[in-house]
Amino acid sequence: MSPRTVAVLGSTGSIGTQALEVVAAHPGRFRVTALSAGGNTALLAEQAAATRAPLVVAARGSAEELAAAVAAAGDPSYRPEILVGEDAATVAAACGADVVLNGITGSIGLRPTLAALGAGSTLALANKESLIVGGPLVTAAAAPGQIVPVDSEHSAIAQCLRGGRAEEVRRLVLTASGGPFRGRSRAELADVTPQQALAHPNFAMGRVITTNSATLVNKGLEVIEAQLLFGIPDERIDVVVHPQQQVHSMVEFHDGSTLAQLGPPRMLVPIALGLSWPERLVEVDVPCDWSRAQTWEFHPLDDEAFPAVRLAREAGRAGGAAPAVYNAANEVAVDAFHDRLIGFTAIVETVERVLEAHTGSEHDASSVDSVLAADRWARDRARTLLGLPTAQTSGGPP
Ligand SMILES: NC(=O)C1=CN([C@@H]2O[C@H](COP(=O)(O)OP(=O)(O)OC[C@H]3O[C@@H](n4cnc5c(N)ncnc54)[C@H](OP(=O)(O)O)[C@@H]3O)[C@@H](O)[C@H]2O)C=CC1
Ligand SMILES: CC(=O)[C@@H](O)[C@H](O)COP(=O)(O)O
Ligand SMILES: [Mn+2]
Repeated sequence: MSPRTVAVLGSTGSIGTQALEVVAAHPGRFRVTALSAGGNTALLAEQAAATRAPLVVAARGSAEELAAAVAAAGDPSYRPEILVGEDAATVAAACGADVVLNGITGSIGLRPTLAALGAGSTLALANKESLIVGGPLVTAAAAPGQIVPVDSEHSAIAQCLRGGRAEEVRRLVLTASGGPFRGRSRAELADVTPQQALAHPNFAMGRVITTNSATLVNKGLEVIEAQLLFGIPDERIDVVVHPQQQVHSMVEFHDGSTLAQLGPPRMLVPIALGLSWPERLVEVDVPCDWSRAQTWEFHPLDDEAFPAVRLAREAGRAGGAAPAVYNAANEVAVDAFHDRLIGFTAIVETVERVLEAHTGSEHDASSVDSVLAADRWARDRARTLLGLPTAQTSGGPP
């Protein structure tokens, strides 16, 4: 069997580095044809030298600096094509690889997602934001089965549905860790610090998604993601808090049966399935350990302390550009929280206020340009609400 060619976008991040671990652990199965990073030139150069990817791109820095780092890390016979700039990830996504893994964070991943689909590649999708922002534009661009979810909950659902029929499904049940502040009241969330918010109980992930897990915005985004991936309306998608995160999600069928997908809380299996779907690779991770006693808990979500899922459902029902507005306002508020400009509960309050202001605005979701205009509008609106400079007041792009 010839190796699958793979482009890894966000190669220097949590998802990207684990994807390269999977590739390295399965020699002969994959050939890396493109690597794309943000600004971590040193790690990108090391990855390039190790994989000998023919195309190596970064969003920030300079092509000369990246070329020098690659030359220093690799042997003289390795001379990849190098590209630096904000559109470089989109170029890498369009390289025609068999599989494009999108592990970029944020709505900046939308154009790369569309480029991968346009090139006919299988899209292993970790960058949930691009699906939420692009919505029906992304699903319409995808052939059946062209998107393979990498997000653990959606991978779990895809695994439960493999070979099944969508019309048999009654409900989807997404599990949530509840984050580091599970069990706290709204008042008890007022003074939590960025450092505390980054202490996820089970997963080591990038800053944005870890903060989103703490606010439950991640679960809100995942409810919309599930609607788009599986065509199930949000009234038929439940969220249950499961602190151990051994059950990654479940599908309930019309006959009353429920299938769940289990495994330790790690991303190697969903990433490996993203790269090799529909085949399973061998010994990607260890299974659950049934030799020791353990207790798994399931709790209802506390919507009062954590209103982010309710708000996401409202944005999903409003449709159009509302999910893009939800996501963009959140991205701005998360940065402001980490810059210690706002408190923790102000993150979701900001999202709510920007969504209220969006009601009736002219932004729709009829094209990529219009959802990206809504994204920019929401960022400006959030910055104005938070008293921060906007693209207009600072004279530059957002
Ligand atoms: N981590 C996880 O376990 C999970 C992650 N996800 C999703 O996967 C995505 C990635 O998450 P995660 O790996 O944790 O995030 P990280 O912050 O760890 O990594 C983000 C990656 O994006 C790159 N990047 C940043 N800015 C740009 C840009 N302008 N253009 C191109 N690339 C850029 C970064 O490059 P650099 O570092 O070089 O600046 C880095 O490689 C997110 O959408 C997240 O929600 C979903 C489920 C689980
Ligand atoms: C691993 C993964 O898929 C993350 O999205 C994870 O689910 C975060 O967990 P919570 O958002 O439930 O804390
Ligand atoms: Mn997830």
